[in-house]
Amino acid sequence: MKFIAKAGGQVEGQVRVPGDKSISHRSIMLGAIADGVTTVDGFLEGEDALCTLKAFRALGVVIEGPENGRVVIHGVGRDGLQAPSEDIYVGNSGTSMRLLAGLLAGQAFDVTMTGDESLTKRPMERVAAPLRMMGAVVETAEGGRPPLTLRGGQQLKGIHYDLPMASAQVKSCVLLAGLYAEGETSTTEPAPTRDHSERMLRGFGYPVEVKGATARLQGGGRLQGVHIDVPADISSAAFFMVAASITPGADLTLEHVGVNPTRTGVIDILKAMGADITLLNHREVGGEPVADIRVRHAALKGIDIPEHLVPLAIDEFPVLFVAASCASGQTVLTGAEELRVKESDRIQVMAEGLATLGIDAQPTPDGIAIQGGELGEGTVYSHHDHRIAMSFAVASLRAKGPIVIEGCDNVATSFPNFVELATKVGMNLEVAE
Ligand SMILES: O=C(O)C1=C[C@@H](OP(=O)(O)O)[C@@H](O)[C@H](O)C1
Ligand SMILES: C=C(OP(=O)(O)O)C(=O)O
Repeated sequence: MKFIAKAGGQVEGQVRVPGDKSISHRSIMLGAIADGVTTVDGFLEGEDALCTLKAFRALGVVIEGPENGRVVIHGVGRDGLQAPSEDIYVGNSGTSMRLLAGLLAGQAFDVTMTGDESLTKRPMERVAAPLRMMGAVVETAEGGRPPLTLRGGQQLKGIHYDLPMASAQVKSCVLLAGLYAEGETSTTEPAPTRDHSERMLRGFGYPVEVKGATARLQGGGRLQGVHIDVPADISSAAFFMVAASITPGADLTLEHVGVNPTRTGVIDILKAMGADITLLNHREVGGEPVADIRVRHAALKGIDIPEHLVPLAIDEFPVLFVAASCASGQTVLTGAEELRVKESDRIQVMAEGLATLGIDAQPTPDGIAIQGGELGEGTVYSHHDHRIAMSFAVASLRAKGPIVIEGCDNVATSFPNFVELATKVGMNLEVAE
């Protein structure tokens, strides 16, 4: 599937983007192993979160929905998961494979997880290593890649794990394994990463102590089913924040967006570039802060992105590179080598696409230097990475001519109604085979 994005367009009105992907995954995982029923509203009906949902059905959990964002999970309790009858396929979703690895490492049965072509190239040793330290038996394919097999019947032991990289997936994997381990499990992260697992565990009545960079829990406890309201995903909202920032005359409000401080790096970076962003109606919904975000066009300037913001905006860099292309002067990103192991190598793929459009974008091992300029026209390839596809669609707002974006099928993994909402606010997007 490709997008044909015509040059120009408007960005105005009020929209609510779909539910947060990270929170949607976790709501299914914790709801499944809780006692009693968990109801979820605002669930992301995107392919990644649906892979997690299907995985738990395969593990014997009765899950109703999703229907208009509502999911009802009939929790089976901490020891109620059953052996799946076949391998569990988690598609394009790194979060599913890495968090499930933790949750399944201490079960009584064997399980193998597989993924699509992109996921099969991504590193899994980062979760296999700490799980083995806990006593799990984990097998991966050559180079620590998927498929990933967990051998059941191991008694896990709690560990302390110093994360070698700032990764919420690795942190969450270890903590979820810790639920099934003897004694205490703790993680220390080199920089703050999203803390949805810690917050949601507490929401399910499971004590998690967080002191500075260290999160700690005791194994053997139980979770109690709850109601979860999933806010709109700031990572999806980010496409529209950049769209409004770079489009003359734009004035857009994004409703009910999750603004957990471990996710708002994109707002800080855009504001440092001169963006006009206002957070309105701050409130707390189910243990997560939420706000409406109003964005108006502003002249952006290039900046050196502070490294401490990198994990707090990790999924937003492709579209931030588009903002940098429309800014005056140079934007430099460093400390972001993790971008090379996402659904695509997001540094290389964005650098190539921006170069096709006439932008001076120089990749470095851990980042990129982008000189603001005039976006031209052309055909770019998203490498089947949802965030790359949507980023180039946003770039068309300031391009001289049409941008054809190839390989857009995976947009539905995180943002199934992107084209519909983009069209609603005034962008000119067509879908073609
Ligand atoms: O924990 C999560 O839900 C996620 C963590 C991040 O991955 P890393 O932990 O690999 O940085 C992020 O890129 C991903 O989209 C979702
Ligand atoms: C990196 C991402 O997701 P995952 O790791 O779950 O595939 C993403 O959505 O940008």
